[in-house]
Amino acid sequence: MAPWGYEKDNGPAHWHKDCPIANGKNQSPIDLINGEVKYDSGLKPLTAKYVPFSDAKFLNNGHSVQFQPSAGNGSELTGGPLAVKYNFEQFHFHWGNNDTEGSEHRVDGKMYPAELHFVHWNSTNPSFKDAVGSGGPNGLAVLGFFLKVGAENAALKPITDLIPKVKDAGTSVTVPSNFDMQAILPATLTDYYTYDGSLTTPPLAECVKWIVFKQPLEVSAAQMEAFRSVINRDGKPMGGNYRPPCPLHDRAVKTSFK
Ligand SMILES: CCN[C@H]1CN(CCOCC)S(=O)(=O)c2sc(S(N)(=O)=O)cc21
Ligand SMILES: [Zn+2]
Repeated sequence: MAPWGYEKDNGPAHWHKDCPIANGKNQSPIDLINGEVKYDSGLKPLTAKYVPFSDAKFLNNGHSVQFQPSAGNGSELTGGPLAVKYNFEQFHFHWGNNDTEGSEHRVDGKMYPAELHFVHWNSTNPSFKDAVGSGGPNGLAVLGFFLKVGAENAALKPITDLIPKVKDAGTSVTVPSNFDMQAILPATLTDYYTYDGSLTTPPLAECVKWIVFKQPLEVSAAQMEAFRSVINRDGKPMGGNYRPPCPLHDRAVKTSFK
């Protein structure tokens, strides 16, 4: 099979050939249907403590654009549905070629123009790779934020301003050390959906505690256009790098809000 992607000849409908778990019962993303979720008063806010990175890269890996520190620096996530501390690994984006599509999760069938994923791994594992392979839904915790078009996002501007430098697949730049990742997050991480799922790209491992925030973040039209200028390994616009929703099967989606 050609390396996986999002085109007709290598997109999500083909992924099961290399990753049979694609047809598993705990796959992501899903459509978050408000009439079918269940409020859980035990779901408290999350706490993300992100400390500045001295040596982080922003890169185009052919499937997304991704902020990736070279090594852990003590940035961590706790609280909410999480029983232990998770270490920050990377963040990346999924987006569409127009404002009517682009997010991976949907809310009552609605797609947002983009979705931002903050990936964290369970610190009881010796490494990130072990966490991915640890089996069960507690290996990774991924925070999902919908992006909608509105005011310019000042916290994301240092990142979206770097996009022209990573237009081509396989390119990367160093992120200025004064980049404040914490500023991207809302002040309180309260209203979210959470469910047990998977990576939304190969290897599609069912190792993810998904935490998707109800309140979208805003980015400007210019910031959305920056994403749409990114090119994939085939030299085509990367927009459309989202997997369609997967069956829920017998999973429950819980909410921290009524
Ligand atoms: C393009 C490959 N994307 C993967 C890469 N990683 C997994 C593979 O790791 C190998 C040890 S990952 O855990 O960083 C990760 S998280 C998500 S998502 N969209 O579900 O938040 C996809 C991916
Ligand atoms: Zn993702």
